[in-house]
Amino acid sequence: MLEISGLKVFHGPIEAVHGIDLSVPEGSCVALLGPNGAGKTSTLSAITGTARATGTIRLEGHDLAGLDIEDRFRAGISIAPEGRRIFANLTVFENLRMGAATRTDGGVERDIEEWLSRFPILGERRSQSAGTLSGGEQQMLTIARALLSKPRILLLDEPSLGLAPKIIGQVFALIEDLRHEGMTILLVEQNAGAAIDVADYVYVLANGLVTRHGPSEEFGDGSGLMGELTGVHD
Ligand SMILES: Nc1ncnc2c1ncn2[C@@H]1O[C@H](COP(=O)(O)OP(=O)(O)OP(=O)(O)O)[C@@H](O)[C@H]1O
Repeated sequence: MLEISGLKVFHGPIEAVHGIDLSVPEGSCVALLGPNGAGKTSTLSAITGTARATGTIRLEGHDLAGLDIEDRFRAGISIAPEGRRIFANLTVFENLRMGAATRTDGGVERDIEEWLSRFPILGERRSQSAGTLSGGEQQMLTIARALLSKPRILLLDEPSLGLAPKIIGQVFALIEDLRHEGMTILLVEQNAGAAIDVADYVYVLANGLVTRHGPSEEFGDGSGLMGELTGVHD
């Protein structure tokens, strides 16, 4: 589904990612792990078109070079960004509608209702401003909004960040469900154990380079990665 090769990502004069290869097969969940500052968010920004990058990114075989953020969104790339950037002053329903803004098919209302019944708490609060939701509810809303564009691939940036353990469990249960429903997912996470559990394949990024990659079974519960993920090696 997504094929990345020789990707370098730049923030002004700073090269944050130094030439990585990564692939996300259709219907799989790929986890991108690494310590703070490793270049995970930069990689997602290069895919969505919000950071300057060189190298090749292909979606379903089509090179994304020259496509802006909107073109890429229309092509099927959707992101649930870090920090749950909901529209706090819009209602839950309006937030979901924003996710479907580029759709022209007649199924938008039905899909929104489906999400509202999948998460009854969002259904109950459909007419309330999204800023009144808890962190976990906002995360569910962020993911549902990203999915309402009917993407080919869903990018998730740190979906468990700042959430209570019980809520983190619910977020990962949703990711697991989406994977079983056939969604293609690229998951950036600090919570290595949970990410490895849900992923088919894992990449570890450190200082802008892939230091390790392989099927998730090779990573066990993630405890072997402690040094690589904290940047401290014994
Ligand atoms: N907008 C920016 N301007 C300048 N430098 C940036 C910018 N965004 C990221 N960087 C730098 O690029 C490097 C990679 O950052 P990035 O946010 O991609 O890492 P990350 O792995 O996602 O870490 P985190 O978990 O902290 O978000 C870091 O050195 C960071 O300081």
